[in-house]
Amino acid sequence: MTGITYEDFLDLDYEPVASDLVCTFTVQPASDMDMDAAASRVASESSNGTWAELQVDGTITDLSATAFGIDGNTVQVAYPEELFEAGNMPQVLSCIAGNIMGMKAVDRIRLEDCEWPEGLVTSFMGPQFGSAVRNDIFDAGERPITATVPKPKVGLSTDQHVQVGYEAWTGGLDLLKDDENLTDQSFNRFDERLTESLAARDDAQDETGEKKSYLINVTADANTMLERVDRVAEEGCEYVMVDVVTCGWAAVQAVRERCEKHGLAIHAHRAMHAAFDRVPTQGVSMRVIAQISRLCGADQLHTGTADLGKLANEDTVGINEWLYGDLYGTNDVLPMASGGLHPGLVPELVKRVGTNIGVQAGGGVHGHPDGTHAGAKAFRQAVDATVEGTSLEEYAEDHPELKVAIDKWGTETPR
Ligand SMILES: O=C(O)[C@H](O)COP(=O)(O)O
Ligand SMILES: [Mg+2]
Repeated sequence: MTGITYEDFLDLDYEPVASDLVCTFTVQPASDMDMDAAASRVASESSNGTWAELQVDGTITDLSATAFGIDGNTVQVAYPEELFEAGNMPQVLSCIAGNIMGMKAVDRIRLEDCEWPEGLVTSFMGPQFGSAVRNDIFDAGERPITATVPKPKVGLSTDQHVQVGYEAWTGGLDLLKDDENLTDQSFNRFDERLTESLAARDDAQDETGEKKSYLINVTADANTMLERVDRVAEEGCEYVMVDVVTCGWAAVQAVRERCEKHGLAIHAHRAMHAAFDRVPTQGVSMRVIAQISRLCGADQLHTGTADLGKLANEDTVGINEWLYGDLYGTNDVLPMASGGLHPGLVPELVKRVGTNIGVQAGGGVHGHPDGTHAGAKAFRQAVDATVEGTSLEEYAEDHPELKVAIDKWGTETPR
């Protein structure tokens, strides 16, 4: 018999090997515990230990994690790759963000960052297109792609919703996007919205000579989502939209697999992420949620507005850089800036995060004093002016829709 205690999960001299998944946590130990004791319990509970000393008969595969780097409240833990099932994100998260999030040995714990090993990364499908959608689908050149979200977010009838889309597309925007809580409700059925929106999309394409598309929200139980993905493909759309946090990573993986068959891109809305990442000392950071999204195959992901918009944001710039970065040949992800944007914020947004993004506005389009069509024109004008390096004030001199928008909102950050 060999006894295994939590102390066996701490080795401050350990040097991770290339196949380890290395996680960085911020840990506040319980008041009666020192950091070494708390860190070793984190490594134990998240791999193959528990609170009691285990009596193990015979040899077992060593799947133990090792807490190896402790610096103030920062703790690094290395996990052997054999601990993980290839291509199974729920299983990975049940280790590295599972029981440890609620264990009494820590007052607070937050998973801040992961260094993903090649074997685990390539066991996931990853994005099918990534930021290439900007030119593969839209021919957008150097400019960000643009999207709008009809408001009110729910309650518009199908006809009203489609009309808003048509006005936005013909006003110059690339994408109509459903809001996160619009799926298939009695006032606006999924099937009708899909077919009628795509008919309006075709009209808008003919009128403008520009490619247009639609981010229709397929979020539901996994089986229903797959049926909806099939319907979207049959109707000739390029994308589906998924609320990736609320529907769960297993469902996202199933959608990603089905989208491979159809050549559909995935737009990931992150509604509910803040339940995990808003409290800075607890949970799972948005950076890690973005990493998970990339592994599971999101092509576009909301990553915030670098603090310019209405929602609290965690390090949009750093997260976007990670999404573009090299990851064993995996496609990158197009960051989508959304949440309280309006034309006056576009130049500063692009200054902070660059042009390889999507920009979305709901209120900042439909709240334009002259309505959605004018609001869409103003938003596109702001993007075009910014990319050509002209100030909004100068561009507004011969673009009246933009002038009205900046007279109304200036550069204010909405609340
Ligand atoms: O889903 C979104 O991204 C938001 O609904 C955007 O809406 P807003 O621009 O009105 O904040
Ligand atoms: Mg929304």
